[in-house]
Amino acid sequence: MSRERLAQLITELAVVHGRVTLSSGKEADYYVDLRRATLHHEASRLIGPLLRELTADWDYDAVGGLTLGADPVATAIMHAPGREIDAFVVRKAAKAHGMQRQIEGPDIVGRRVLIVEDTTTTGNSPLTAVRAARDIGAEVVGVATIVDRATGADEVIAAEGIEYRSLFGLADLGLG
Ligand SMILES: O=P(O)(O)OC[C@H]1O[C@H](OP(=O)(O)OP(=O)(O)O)[C@H](O)[C@@H]1O
Ligand SMILES: O=C(O)c1cc(=O)[nH]c(=O)[nH]1
Repeated sequence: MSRERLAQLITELAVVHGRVTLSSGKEADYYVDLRRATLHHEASRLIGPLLRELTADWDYDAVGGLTLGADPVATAIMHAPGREIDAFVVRKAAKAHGMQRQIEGPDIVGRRVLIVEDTTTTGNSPLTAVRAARDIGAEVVGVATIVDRATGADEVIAAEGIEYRSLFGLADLGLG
């Protein structure tokens, strides 16, 4: 039931029809503006438990991804009922001052982590986060996204030797 409700909320709040330019520079006929759902009071409360359920057989104790899309997804998982899970944020580039970190939050060195995303198209954003996490010595157990656009992210992530799961495909949102 909550999965159906989240699909309904995403369809109503976040699916935008019309010509758009994607992060990759390619053009598309629709955009899934997931921030309109991940920052929505009811949708956020569904996202955390559903992503915990989707990844229940993966052993991790920290979750994060490339800012900005991944941030509310990671905190939704952190705050959902269940075991203790920390969140972290992967900056697009390391900060030039202060601690000069690219990954913010509790230290993930030597820990098993889950990389998340809101929408996945090419898979470049989660891969950037995977590489940053590995570079500082975290073990990435998998990548999970809310909406997969069915444009090859699964293969790109598999080529990196990482498992990839999504909560929804295009058909779930009336886009297939
Ligand atoms: O699978 P990909 O081809 O990487 O595309 C999807 C990415 O595009 C969006 O972020 P965007 O790049 O617009 O940046 P933002 O998170 O800073 O808004 C979205 O949140 C994903 O991160
Ligand atoms: O590829 C993207 O940039 C992209 C597609 C989409 O549907 N939603 C989004 O936030 N980004």
